[in-house]
Amino acid sequence: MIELEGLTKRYGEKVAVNNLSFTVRPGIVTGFLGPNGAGKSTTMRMILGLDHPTAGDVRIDGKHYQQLKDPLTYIGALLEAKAWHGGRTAYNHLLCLAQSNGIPRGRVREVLETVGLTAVAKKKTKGFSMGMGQRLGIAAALLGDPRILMFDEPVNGLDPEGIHWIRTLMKSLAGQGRTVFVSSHLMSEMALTAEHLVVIGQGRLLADTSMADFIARNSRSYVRVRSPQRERLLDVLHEAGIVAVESGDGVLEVDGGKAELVGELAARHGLTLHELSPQQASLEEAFMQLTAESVEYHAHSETSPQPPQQQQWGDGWKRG
Ligand SMILES: Nc1ncnc2c1ncn2[C@@H]1O[C@H](COP(=O)(O)OP(=O)(O)OP(=O)(O)O)[C@@H](O)[C@H]1O
Repeated sequence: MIELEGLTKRYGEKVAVNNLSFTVRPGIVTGFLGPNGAGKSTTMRMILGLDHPTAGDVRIDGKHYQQLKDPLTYIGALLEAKAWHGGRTAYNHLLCLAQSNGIPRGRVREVLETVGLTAVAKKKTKGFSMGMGQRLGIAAALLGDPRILMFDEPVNGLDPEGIHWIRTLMKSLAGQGRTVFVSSHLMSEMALTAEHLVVIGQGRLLADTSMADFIARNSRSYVRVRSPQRERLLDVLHEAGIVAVESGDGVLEVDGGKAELVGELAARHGLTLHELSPQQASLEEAFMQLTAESVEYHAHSETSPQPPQQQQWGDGWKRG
């Protein structure tokens, strides 16, 4: 378990992380989302004791990182690709880590096997591709068989097979009861991997909720309806107190999950339907919706008119 309490980091005037409090729980994959510059990496660095908080506290299974004996056996992390000595072989790189952390040397071969690098174990890492580098970083994170794993952008540089592999790996680590905390810019990937989400923006907590709840709360769900008797259907829906809006090409949109109701009303009035499809918003749409809401909040909370901040957010997100 990772617990953050009022965690804050300032760099001069810049507040990179602003009073963050949340708990990352075991047994599930928790996604960590936010646009570029939101403070994700800074937060992860503070969890690992690499940056000192300006205020607040972060604990790993109840202890500060510095209090952990052989920390790699408590928490394994992938922060940056290629953060190792390129002149060493993959095997020696992991062996050095194992020896300095009280980890049996037999684990080195095990993790090389797990990440699929056995064939290149004796090759110097400076010749590794980005994907191989990511796999080696993941091997290092797994080396101490820790209960907590933290990955910053783990699918960077991986090909589709590699992305599928890491998704399966993260889910199985969580399935073993471990705490898995992972940041990613790939929303579609996060939607397939994470059960729980922590979303931050400009250093502040925007959401700490289940994936399903996040999408439901931050997006519009509606039913798409097409009928050759559109005008008659509109009247029937209106009489039943159901609001439908026309969205072009003869499509009607009915807010909420009312597909059954619309279908039953149409049948009762002998109306033909060519389409009746509930629309489920994607994580990306939900994220954009949350962004828009936080922009509105800023606009109302300021005394003077503000320039549109949505652009800043959107741009930051796309740059990822
Ligand atoms: N050492 C530093 N000195 C000054 N400012 C910093 C430093 N490290 C980070 N920042 C600033 O703190 C903010 C948060 O940065 P951080 O890298 O944590 O964001 P992020 O969410 O990880 O972004 P990305 O998705 O681009 O990796 C940014 O505005 C960044 O410029």
